[in-house]
Amino acid sequence: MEEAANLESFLQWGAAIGISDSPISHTSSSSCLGHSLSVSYFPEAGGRGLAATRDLRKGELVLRVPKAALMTSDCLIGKDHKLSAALGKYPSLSSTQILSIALLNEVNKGRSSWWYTYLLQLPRTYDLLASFGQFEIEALQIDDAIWTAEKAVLKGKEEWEEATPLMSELNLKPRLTTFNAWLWASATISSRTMHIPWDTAGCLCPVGDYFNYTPPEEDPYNLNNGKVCGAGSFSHVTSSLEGENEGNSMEQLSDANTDRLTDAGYDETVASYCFYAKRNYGKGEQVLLSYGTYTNLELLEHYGFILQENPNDKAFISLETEMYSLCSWPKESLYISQDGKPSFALLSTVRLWATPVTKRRSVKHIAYSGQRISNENEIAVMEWFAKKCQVMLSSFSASIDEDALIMRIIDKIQDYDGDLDCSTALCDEVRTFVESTKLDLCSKTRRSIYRWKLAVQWRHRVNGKIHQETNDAGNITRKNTKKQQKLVIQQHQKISNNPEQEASERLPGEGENQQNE
Ligand SMILES: C[S@@+](CC[C@H](N)C(=O)[O-])C[C@H]1O[C@@H](n2cnc3c(N)ncnc32)[C@H](O)[C@@H]1O
Repeated sequence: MEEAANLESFLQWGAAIGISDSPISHTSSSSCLGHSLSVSYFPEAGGRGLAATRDLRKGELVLRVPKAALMTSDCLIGKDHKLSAALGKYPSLSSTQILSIALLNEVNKGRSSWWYTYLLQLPRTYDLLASFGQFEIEALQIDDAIWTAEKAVLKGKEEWEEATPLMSELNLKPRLTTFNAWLWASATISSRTMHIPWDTAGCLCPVGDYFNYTPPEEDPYNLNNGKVCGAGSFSHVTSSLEGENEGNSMEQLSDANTDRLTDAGYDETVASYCFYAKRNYGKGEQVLLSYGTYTNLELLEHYGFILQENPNDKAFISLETEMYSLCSWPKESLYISQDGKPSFALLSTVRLWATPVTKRRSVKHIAYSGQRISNENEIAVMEWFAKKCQVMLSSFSASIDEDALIMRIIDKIQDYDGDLDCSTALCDEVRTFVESTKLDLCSKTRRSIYRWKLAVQWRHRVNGKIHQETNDAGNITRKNTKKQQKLVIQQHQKISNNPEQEASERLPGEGENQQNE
């Protein structure tokens, strides 16, 4: 009830300050939404989000938020003399630290803050990696991910310690100066700010920050047609719309513009943040925004969620030292992708490595053009993949089936009503968790269970990709005759080696496809 009343006041507040989902001036003063969008709940796709209230056409302007409604460091500092004076003594704080402090300072004002109605709409908790406890971090199981999470926690701590003297000087309420409060503020900024050209910390954009995420449809680095596609506007992406739409009136902007490069951005000409429909939407459908291209680990780090189907997800593969010397690509380009196929860079590096040393120079151009070098070479490559993936799979403490079981048990714990029947299948991990929390499902424990589930879901998906490549590669190496192997290689190549798709990973100037049978 209270939540609904808060939302109603918020949408009214939005209308009063000029936020509108209508291209022509809004007549209703009771809500800034209703013409194109409404707030709705999507349990399987981000929770609270924005639904289309009518059929929307691709390119249509669906929301604009005037500059005065954007919460930026500038505007918060400009209206607060004490904050502005105190900040001058701490020149080494970063732009995101400053916005975090300014946000906590605003929360400290309570009802007297101009932003009070908006602040009430912000989530109470987040699940970004920086807020993961030790148990949840270890549940990620893969070294790189554990390292990323530990680094995020450490960074949070360091930034909080640096900010603490200023927060004390501002006399913030003690509960707003804790590490937890800091994590809340920095998670708000990481997961909700939008890119603006004048502050690298970005801005908080009321109502605009209700759009949930969908991955960009096209590879943002595929510059074939001269466009950068799918670059989102949330702060982790640094695309700028400066200068775009110059000279356009709001009416012109509202015309369906199917050639738009991004689905949101700050438009100087109308001094507003503008959001456009990235595709056609039917009435009732959730309208989504592409914040950028992210792997699941990056989504977890910066936004606190993962996608079950993420076309940009990757399982990174580490190589033996000798192989790195043959590889001209950065480590980030060596991975198994969402569909279980090796990346262009990984496959061509392994092909080159599997070539006798004396012949490498002469076949380098073939490997770098994305073609197989020979059937024998391809079999050696697949053997390497099968072995490598087996080693990786055996290094995980839980198998794919065990992960699936753990996720089912976690679901049961989440629905726990005092009668949990899982004695037969409790593996060590579940037992450790149940014993350490005594199944006292207070909100803190529920949060921890939720984060644990995120970690298991994450590693389960990585596990799945490696498993698939093990099967694909194993399939080839298990075939007995050369003829059978050749057939399976050809099938494998049809799907795994699409040079056009991965053209961006090629070395500049490398030759066109050639084959050496
Ligand atoms: C900019 S906010 C979007 C609105 C948010 N759902 C809310 O209630 O305020 C970004 C956050 O929404 C959630 N989110 C966005 N897209 C999601 C998706 N596709 N799946 C799951 N959670 C998502 C994540 O918690 C993320 O940090």
